[in-house]
Amino acid sequence: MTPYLRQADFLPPHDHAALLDWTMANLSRFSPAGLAGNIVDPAVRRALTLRDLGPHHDLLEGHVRAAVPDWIAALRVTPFAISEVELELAAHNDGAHFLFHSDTYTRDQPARGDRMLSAVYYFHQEPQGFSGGCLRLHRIGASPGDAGIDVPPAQNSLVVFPSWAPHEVLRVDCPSGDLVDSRFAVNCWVYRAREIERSGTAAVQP
Ligand SMILES: O=C(O)CCC(=O)C(=O)O
Ligand SMILES: [Fe+2]
Repeated sequence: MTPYLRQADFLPPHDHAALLDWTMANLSRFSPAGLAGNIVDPAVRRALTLRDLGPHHDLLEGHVRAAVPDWIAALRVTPFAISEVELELAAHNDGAHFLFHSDTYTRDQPARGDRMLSAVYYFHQEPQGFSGGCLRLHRIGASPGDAGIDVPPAQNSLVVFPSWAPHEVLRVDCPSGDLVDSRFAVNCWVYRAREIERSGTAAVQP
């Protein structure tokens, strides 16, 4: 099975509450989530995203960077130097889902590096206005429809797994249809520089 980690109570209560408040105040800025190449296909991925976390960006990035060495050790991922951390805020409302996929780019896709670790931080309003929306993690080499491990999007929790592991977001039911009742998450992708960039840099060094 794919190795993964779960961390309960990831953010201190004050930071969790502040992120939730900021998200609620910025709901009108969310737009339909894209796939690679920014194609929007709700049959594959139905969610709203926002590529801005305001003052919470640096705080979350700091938490992630500090935790990466432990994650690498616990997940037995080949050690790498972080080149970048990419963050995205996502809201899954009624009927939202993300079909079977992995988060890595193929070698021929233009990318600023390779995604190595995917971490997803979950939060939502209380009382919880949605059900479903588990993250289903699959083993490497699995096919759509195979059994996996279902991780519930628990309040203030984080899940981490290697970015190449297949996974999906199971359908969310949100009877009110109100955006405030969504399943909220921050997607965090930890990058390492691409080999080609590293050797390119080496070549111009004396
Ligand atoms: O929200 C989740 O649990 C995972 C989202 C995801 O897989 C993605 O955005 O690539
Ligand atoms: Fe994903």
